[in-house]
Amino acid sequence: MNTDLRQSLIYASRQFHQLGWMAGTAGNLSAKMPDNSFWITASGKQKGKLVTEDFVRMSLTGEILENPDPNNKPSAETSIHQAIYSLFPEANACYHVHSVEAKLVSNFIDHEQLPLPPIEMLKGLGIWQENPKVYLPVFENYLQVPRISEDIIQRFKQTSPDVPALLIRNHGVTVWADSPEAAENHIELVEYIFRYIVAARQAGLNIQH
Ligand SMILES: CSC[C@@H](O)[C@@H](O)C(=O)COP(=O)(O)O
Ligand SMILES: [Zn+2]
Repeated sequence: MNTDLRQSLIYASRQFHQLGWMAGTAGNLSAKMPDNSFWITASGKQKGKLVTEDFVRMSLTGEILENPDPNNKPSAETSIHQAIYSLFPEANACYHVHSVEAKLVSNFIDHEQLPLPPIEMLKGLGIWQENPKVYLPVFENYLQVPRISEDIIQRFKQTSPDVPALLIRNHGVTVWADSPEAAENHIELVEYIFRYIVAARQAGLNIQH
């Protein structure tokens, strides 16, 4: 069971690396198990070449429960995954990638949120409305990652996000879902939407709500 989850993360990471969304060591992926512990990528690993030993198993409160390589440290952004799992108990996977488009669109914001175009792809993120007005929350990027996590907790406790995703400004996107496969799907959908936003701007199309 545990190995299976790590295999899903290795597979997704290789795909994202090939697409340029996890260049070098960028990004981190995690998957939660029924006992509420989660496997997360160890910090600083090349995301195109992960192996089973490149993961650390953590508790939801941040303790290391299992570490196949004593040199491994959990991802520097583990506290963001913890925040997501504690806010959304139905989340079983949390994926974070760094595409060029995610960084670009994180600057096209209005009151700390990115308006998403009302395109069909939103259905894959759970939005089934005609001409929906959907926003993606954008958080400031701090060197101290727990500061970002704290902002996420505070904001989402007050306002639930429209879709299971968030942006960190000039940094990347994070999504969550009830399975690793669904999280992979969410990453592909949000990245498509980001490419669409960038292309629409280049074409001079106004897609603001
Ligand atoms: C290319 S370094 C990017 C890191 O600072 C960070 O943002 C990241 O996504 C990967 O950090 P990691 O500690 O390997 O999980
Ligand atoms: Zn990152």
